[in-house]
Amino acid sequence: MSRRVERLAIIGLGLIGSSIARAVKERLPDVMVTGHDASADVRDIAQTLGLCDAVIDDAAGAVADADLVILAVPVGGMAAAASAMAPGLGKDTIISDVGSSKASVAEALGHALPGHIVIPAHPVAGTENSGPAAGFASLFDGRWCIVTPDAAAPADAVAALTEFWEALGAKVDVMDAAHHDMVLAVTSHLPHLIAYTIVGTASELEEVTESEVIKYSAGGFRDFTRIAASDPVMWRDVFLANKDAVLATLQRFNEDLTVLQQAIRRGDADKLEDWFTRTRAIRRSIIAEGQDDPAPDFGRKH
Ligand SMILES: NC(=O)C1=CN([C@@H]2O[C@H](COP(=O)(O)OP(=O)(O)OC[C@H]3O[C@@H](n4cnc5c(N)ncnc54)[C@H](O)[C@@H]3O)[C@@H](O)[C@H]2O)C=CC1
Ligand SMILES: O=C(O)C(=O)Cc1ccc(O)cc1
Repeated sequence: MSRRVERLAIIGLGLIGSSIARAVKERLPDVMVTGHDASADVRDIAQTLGLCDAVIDDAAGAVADADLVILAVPVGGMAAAASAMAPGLGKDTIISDVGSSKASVAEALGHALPGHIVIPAHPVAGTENSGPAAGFASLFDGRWCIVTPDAAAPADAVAALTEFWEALGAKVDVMDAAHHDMVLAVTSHLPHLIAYTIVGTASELEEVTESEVIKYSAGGFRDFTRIAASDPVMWRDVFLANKDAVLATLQRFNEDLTVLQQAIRRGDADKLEDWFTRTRAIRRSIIAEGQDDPAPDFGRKH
């Protein structure tokens, strides 16, 4: 008999947890949702917003009777969150997460929850905002959710998790955790690191005052400031958790930056033009495939 998710528990009711709760309410209204957050303030806000059918003070109580539990806490907090809820878990419950890095989270959950069904996942959708008020039901619409089951994961549980994310509007891809971490280091983690760097650098440059940074940031720099406003705790954890892949990607990035630096110093116009022509083609092929919103406006209209 195939599995169906009838009772969902969400641990961590910030941007992603609250977006899942909102999307379930809209698209899977028959699913009973319980929620828990370590912060009493967040639990109060979740209660006031009516995000879940029940907001429970203790993690173990929140997961009792759940078919699916989703951990939506910073990746460095996954092990603690898993241990806290462990006494309430049934043996048949599917435990998943939404963490931005996967291999270290899978290992931490495996240790904290021996003998349980753990299927890590990552909805590649979000904004620079955090907290329960920042979430919205359409966040996962048309976005990828990457599921990273290990060999022991029961096929019917992977199918149930896939169906769940598809019901929330996501497209699901399955890959192994190490591959996920390499891909996301390039497409998400390094871009965030670059944004954090450039915004810090710009504000420290003596010739450019902070007011000028704000005044003249209508162009590309403005996009960097949006990314650099992302949650400090969440991103601290991502870089520590995906250390190896991020460092490997950063090495390549530094080498390429040196190539461009050299081309500028030597006045190598062809090198610069060739490079920029290639990157423009990449952007245009992404748009042509319909994989991106040409003018992302996350967080401003919600
Ligand atoms: N922000 C984004 O755009 C995206 C984030 N993610 C991942 O989703 C996860 C959650 O991120 P956000 O929702 O953005 O963060 P958030 O900061 O909005 O929410 C996290 C919540 O977890 C709670 N929490 C922390 N430790 C806990 C524990 N041990 N037990 C229970 N609750 C705990 C916090 O009180 C907070 O309310 C992270 O692992 C992040 O890497 C994934 C995709 C996108
Ligand atoms: O706001 C943005 O541009 C993002 O890139 C959001 C985001 C942040 C972390 C993820 O793991 C996935 C998506």
